[in-house]
Amino acid sequence: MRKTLADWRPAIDDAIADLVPREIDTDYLESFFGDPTYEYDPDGIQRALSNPIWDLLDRGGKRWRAVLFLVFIEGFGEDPAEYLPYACIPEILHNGTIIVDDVEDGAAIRRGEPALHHGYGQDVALNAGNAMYFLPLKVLADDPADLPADRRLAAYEMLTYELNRTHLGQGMDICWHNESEVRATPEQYLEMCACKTGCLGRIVARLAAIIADQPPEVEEAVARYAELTAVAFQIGDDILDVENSLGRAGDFGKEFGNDIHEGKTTLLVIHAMQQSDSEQAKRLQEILNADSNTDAEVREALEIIEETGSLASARERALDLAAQARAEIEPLEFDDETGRKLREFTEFVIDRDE
Ligand SMILES: CC(C)=CCC/C(C)=C/CC/C(C)=C/COP(=O)(O)OP(=O)(O)O
Repeated sequence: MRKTLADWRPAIDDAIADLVPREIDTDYLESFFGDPTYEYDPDGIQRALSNPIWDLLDRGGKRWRAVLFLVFIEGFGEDPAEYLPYACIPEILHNGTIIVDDVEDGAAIRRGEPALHHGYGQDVALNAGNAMYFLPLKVLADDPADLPADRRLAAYEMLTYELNRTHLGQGMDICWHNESEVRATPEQYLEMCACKTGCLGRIVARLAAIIADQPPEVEEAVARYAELTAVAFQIGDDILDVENSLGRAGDFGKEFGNDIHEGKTTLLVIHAMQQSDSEQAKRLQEILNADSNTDAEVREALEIIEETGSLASARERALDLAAQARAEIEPLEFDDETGRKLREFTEFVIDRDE
């Protein structure tokens, strides 16, 4: 019997544990320094690097990027068990981006606990996040599945392109955040998300397609599926942030009114700005621009978002993107079970409560 999505979780966690050192011991240090002439304190480096990384990883996370990779691998006729280390690539990259993102956004809480920079300081958090961009490259360098050289090169080229595009999207998000007025259109928001969130989805799909030696048109179709689904996921994330703050969703692991406190330009905010009267728009902008807000002010902003129908409109947009994602994979020759899992996944990204 083929594994369900949840069945993969322990194997993925084991593969992550194999890749990311929990203990920085003398052997690990010597693998970088050769025969050190200087006495290093492994405990100090442990505190500065492994501890923050494992603090975040041990808090959980859904690991859907690794699971989706395995679904593709299986759908392409390969044995997922053989490619578990490669499933860690998008997952570890994702964990690195959320550490950095939390510093950039000044986030308070991540996965229900203080964001890493609060516990470890910005310097340590940033170094840990950056290390997580490079750790996964070790999988391609070690190449436990012994991939042909052209596929390894294609994987490096793909990662280089998609990670640069991720940072372009993040740059757009940061710029909008620093502006005193919400000026982005819904279409620009979707483009920004296609980069900042969609590219990690594309990495998941393209890596599986490259490993399984799929033709370029299949690689692009699954990449489009994953990008559209990831953008729908991002909109779902923005909706959950509001729903959670309105007390209607489960524990999302973030602070009350997180996106409002951070002054984020989300699809909901863009829609609310366009649909509200000038008084409401002015007030929403003031709250978004403020350095700090009381709970009552955050609630006021949430009410404007709600009254302007922005939650329903964003949900409709996410559903439409999910339908587009399904259309991308329809012509591909996946077996019934893979097709079903991929369709179900586009529903999960919108109808989730964490
Ligand atoms: C370059 C850079 C810093 C880019 C940052 C891009 C970024 C943080 C996008 C947000 C993606 C997102 C919705 C994360 C939550 O994922 P999730 O709900 O799957 O998280 P989980 O692993 O906790 O489940």
